[in-house]
Amino acid sequence: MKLLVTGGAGFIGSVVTRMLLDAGHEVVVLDDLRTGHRAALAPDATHVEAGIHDAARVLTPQAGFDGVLHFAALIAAGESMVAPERYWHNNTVGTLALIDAVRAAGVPRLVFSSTAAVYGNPTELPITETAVKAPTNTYGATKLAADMMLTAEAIGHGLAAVSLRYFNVAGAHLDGDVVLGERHDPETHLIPIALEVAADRRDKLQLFGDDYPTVDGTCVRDYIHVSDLARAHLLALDAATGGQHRIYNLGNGNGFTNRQVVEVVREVTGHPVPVEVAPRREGDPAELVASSALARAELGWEPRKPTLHDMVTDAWAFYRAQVLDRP
Ligand SMILES: NC(=O)c1ccc[n+]([C@@H]2O[C@H](COP(=O)([O-])OP(=O)(O)OC[C@H]3O[C@@H](n4cnc5c(N)ncnc54)[C@H](O)[C@@H]3O)[C@@H](O)[C@H]2O)c1
Ligand SMILES: O=c1ccn([C@@H]2O[C@H](COP(=O)(O)OP(=O)(O)O[C@H]3O[C@H](CO)[C@@H](O)[C@H](O)[C@H]3O)[C@@H](O)[C@H]2O)c(=O)[nH]1
Repeated sequence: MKLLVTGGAGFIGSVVTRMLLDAGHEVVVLDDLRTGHRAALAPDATHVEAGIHDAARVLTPQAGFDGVLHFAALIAAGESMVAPERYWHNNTVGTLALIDAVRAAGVPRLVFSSTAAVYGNPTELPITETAVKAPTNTYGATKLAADMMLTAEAIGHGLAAVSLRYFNVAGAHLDGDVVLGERHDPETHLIPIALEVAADRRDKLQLFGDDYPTVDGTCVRDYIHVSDLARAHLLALDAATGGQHRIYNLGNGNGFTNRQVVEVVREVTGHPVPVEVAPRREGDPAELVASSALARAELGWEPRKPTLHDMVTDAWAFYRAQVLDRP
């Protein structure tokens, strides 16, 4: 297939691009590099350095695209509470522009990066796709709006749409010479920050809140390895069906508190990770744990690296290769 990957210079999009190319697809990456990295671009993909709001420039009827995988977004839940307008413009308005371009060009299928953040504080655990959607942060709201647009597009115009609701993506993709991991500037995610502390590049980790209703008072998240997540996108492309919007949660069904995550980082790295308790971060749900039963049953998806230990080991290998082993 000829595929457009938005956000293909980012953490997850760059891994999926590699897998699509390996599977024999032709890939064009649309990424304006606002948070992505030129070095993460796959050499065998064509890169168009532009924003999703201008997707119609690339997605012309003549270009003959068979599908779009839409990763491009702003992704930091905490930031979305202090600069919400950036999230609405990029994640919701940007996705609408992309869907308009998809429709005008007659592209039949689209796979979208949705998120566990659409659920907010869950009323059931583990969370299934039909659980109540009540996002506690603007980021989750912008993604829920995009999901709703896709449902409407499938009904109204026959799009074959799939939303994959990822829980917390971690690890790094290690495949021969290819090492692709998480690199944000400034970094906001728990595991990469804990690794920076373990590597002595930061003096301590701030734990945002220890008074949540969880076993140790810190938030609980369900982590999924980026390589496992990436494989689900190829399965989703195959499963996409005209006129339907399919939605799948992707996680491992295991919750870890933030303190437990820090402990695994200590074990894997063999370095201390000093922590300091700080106030809660606005918008954080207390606990997010996935049921991925539907993805397993309908997509045939199976994680190969389900343990947090493996994810942190791979993330540490990436961090060392990127930062510590560089002159
Ligand atoms: N990382 C996670 O834990 C996680 C969990 C759930 C969902 N997601 C979703 O997965 C997707 C990818 O996340 P990631 O972790 O790879 O993030 P990332 O920041 O590494 O990658 C996002 C990419 O999109 C590009 N981009 C952003 N806005 C753009 C625009 N308007 N036009 C063109 N390119 C643009 C950036 O330059 C970057 O390369 C996002 O949609 C995110 O919401 C991520
Ligand atoms: O320095 C830090 C950074 C984070 N946290 C906490 O660690 C947990 C995880 O936070 P983070 O790593 O920022 O991830 P989330 O906010 O859970 O969001 C991630 O996971 C979501 C899916 O669950 C995705 O949609 C988002 O894009 C992705 O950023 C939260 O309780 C944070 O408050 C800290 O205590 N200290």
